Amino acid sequence: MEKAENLVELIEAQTHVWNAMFHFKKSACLKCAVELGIPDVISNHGKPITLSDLISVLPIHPFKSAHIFRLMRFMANSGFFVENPQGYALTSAGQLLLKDEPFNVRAHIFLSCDPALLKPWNLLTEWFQNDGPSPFDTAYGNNLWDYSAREVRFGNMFNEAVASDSQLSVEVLMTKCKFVFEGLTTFADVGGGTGKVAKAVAQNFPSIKCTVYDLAHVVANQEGAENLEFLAGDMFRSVPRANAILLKMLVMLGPAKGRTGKEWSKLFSDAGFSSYKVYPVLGMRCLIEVYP
Ligand SMILES: C[S@@+](CC[C@H](N)C(=O)[O-])C[C@H]1O[C@@H](n2cnc3c(N)ncnc32)[C@H](O)[C@@H]1O
Repeated sequence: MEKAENLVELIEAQTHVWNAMFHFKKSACLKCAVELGIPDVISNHGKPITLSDLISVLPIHPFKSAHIFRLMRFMANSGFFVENPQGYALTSAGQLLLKDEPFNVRAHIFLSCDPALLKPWNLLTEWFQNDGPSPFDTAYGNNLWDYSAREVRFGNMFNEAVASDSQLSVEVLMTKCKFVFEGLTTFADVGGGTGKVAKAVAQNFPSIKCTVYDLAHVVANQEGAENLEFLAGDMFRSVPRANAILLKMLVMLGPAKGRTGKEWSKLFSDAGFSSYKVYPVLGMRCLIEVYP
C-alpha cells in the first residue's frame, strides 16, 4: 500500500518535471500558429472553422496536413482556441493574436521567441559562474542595447515589440489615469522607445511639451510634432528636466547597471526632482515623478 502510494506521488512528480521541461513548446506552438496565420483564418471565417476547412487554406506542405490537428489541440489546451462540435473558435487570448487587433501582441511573440533572445537563456548556468553582468553579455559580449544598435533587424524587432506592448498601456493611461498629466506643462518619457506613450500624451494634451528620451539609435529616425520632440541621450548620465517623467518598463535597467535606489534618487535630484512616486497601473510598472 505504502509503495503504491509512493508510486502515485512519483508519477505526479515526473509529470510535474515533464510539464516544466516541455514548457517551451507552448511558446513555439504559439509562434507557429501566428506565423501560419491560423487565428486570422479562424476570425475571417466568421464562425467556428472545421479542421478540413482550416487545412485547405493554410500555407503548409500537403504532407504536413495530418499534423495540424496536433497543433490545434495544443493551442486549444493552451487557452487560445476552443474546440466545439462546429469547429475551432478564438478565445479572448486568441483575439490578441489577430493582425488587425489594435492591442495584438504578435510583435512581442516574435521577439520573445527569436533565437537571438533565446540564446542567453541557454547560458544561465555559465552566467552564474562567470563575472559578466547579464546572460545577454555572456551570449554576445555586450548588453542588449549595444546589440540592438549593432543588429538592425533585432533592434527594429525589439522597438516594435515594446511599442506594441504600449498600445494597451496607453489606452489604460488615457482612460483611467489621465489625471496624472493634468496641470503639467512639460513631460519626458525616459527610455521612451519610439514614443508610443509620449505621442498619446502630446495628442491628448496639446499644451504639454513632450520629450522622448532614448538612445541615439532608437530615436534617430523618429519624427516629432509641434509639442513632441525626440532627444538622444544616456539616462545613466542625465535625464531631461521636465515637470514629470515616465520610466516605463525600465525597472530592470537599474539593477542591470548595478544602481541602487539611492543612486537613482541622486540622478533624479540632479535633474531637479525632489522625490519620486510609483503609480502601479493594472500591473504595469509605471513610475512617475511630479516636480513640486
Ligand atoms: C523595455 S524598453 C521600454 C520602452 C518604453 N518605455 C516602453 O515601455 O514601451 C527599454 C528602453 O530603454 C532604452 N534604454 C536603455 N538604456 C538606456 C539608456 N542608458 N538611456 C536611455 N534609454 C535607454 C532602450 O533603448 C529601450 O527603448
